[in-house]
Amino acid sequence: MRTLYLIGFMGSGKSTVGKLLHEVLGITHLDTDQMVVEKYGEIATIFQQEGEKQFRAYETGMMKQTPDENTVVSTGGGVVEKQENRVFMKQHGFIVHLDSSYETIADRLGSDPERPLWRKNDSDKQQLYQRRKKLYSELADLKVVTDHKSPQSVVEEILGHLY
Ligand SMILES: Nc1ncnc2c1ncn2[C@@H]1O[C@H](COP(=O)(O)OP(=O)(O)O)[C@@H](O)[C@H]1O
Ligand SMILES: O=C(O)C1=C[C@@H](OP(=O)(O)O)[C@@H](O)[C@H](O)C1
Ligand SMILES: [Mg+2]
Repeated sequence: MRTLYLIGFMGSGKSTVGKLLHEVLGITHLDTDQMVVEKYGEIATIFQQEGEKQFRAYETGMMKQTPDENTVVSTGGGVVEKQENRVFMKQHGFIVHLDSSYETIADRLGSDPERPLWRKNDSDKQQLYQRRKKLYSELADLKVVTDHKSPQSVVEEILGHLY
């Protein structure tokens, strides 16, 4: 099976759904954020001490280590910012966009201190959301709306499209 890349804004459920797909399908689960943390340390600290640009370089390095078969990859919400990452995912796997409304995301994340870009003011976050939504839509092979759905039902919907 081709690798599944889960893309979408922060809080859309990429990490949660990736883990569940691993449990259901028995395929390897990789989370590029976790890979970065294991190799380079906490994301908030990287943003603070080395800057977002360096985080993006680490993220791309991890992305390029993902195999193109039998794996589900939970990406970080900003992975679509670099064309290099978009091209890599398109060439190496099947891309699923977990689409959540801004309101759903705000409900899920609240005032999460772990995500540096979620600490910005509301107007900046809404702008980021609108700009990226276009990138996710253009790139995805499949879009699944996650509002008012449990992670389990999102998984079932993805599987329904694959099999
Ligand atoms: N479908 C869902 N319904 C309700 N809460 C969800 C859903 N998917 C994820 N969550 C919750 O939202 C938060 C962010 O989920 P996460 O998987 O970390 O998102 P991402 O990796 O896309 O940033 C977590 O607290 C998670 O439990
Ligand atoms: O949207 C972003 O730019 C980011 C999203 C985060 O991942 P999640 O989408 O899993 O929250 C993480 O990669 C980092 O905080 C930057
Ligand atoms: Mg995540």
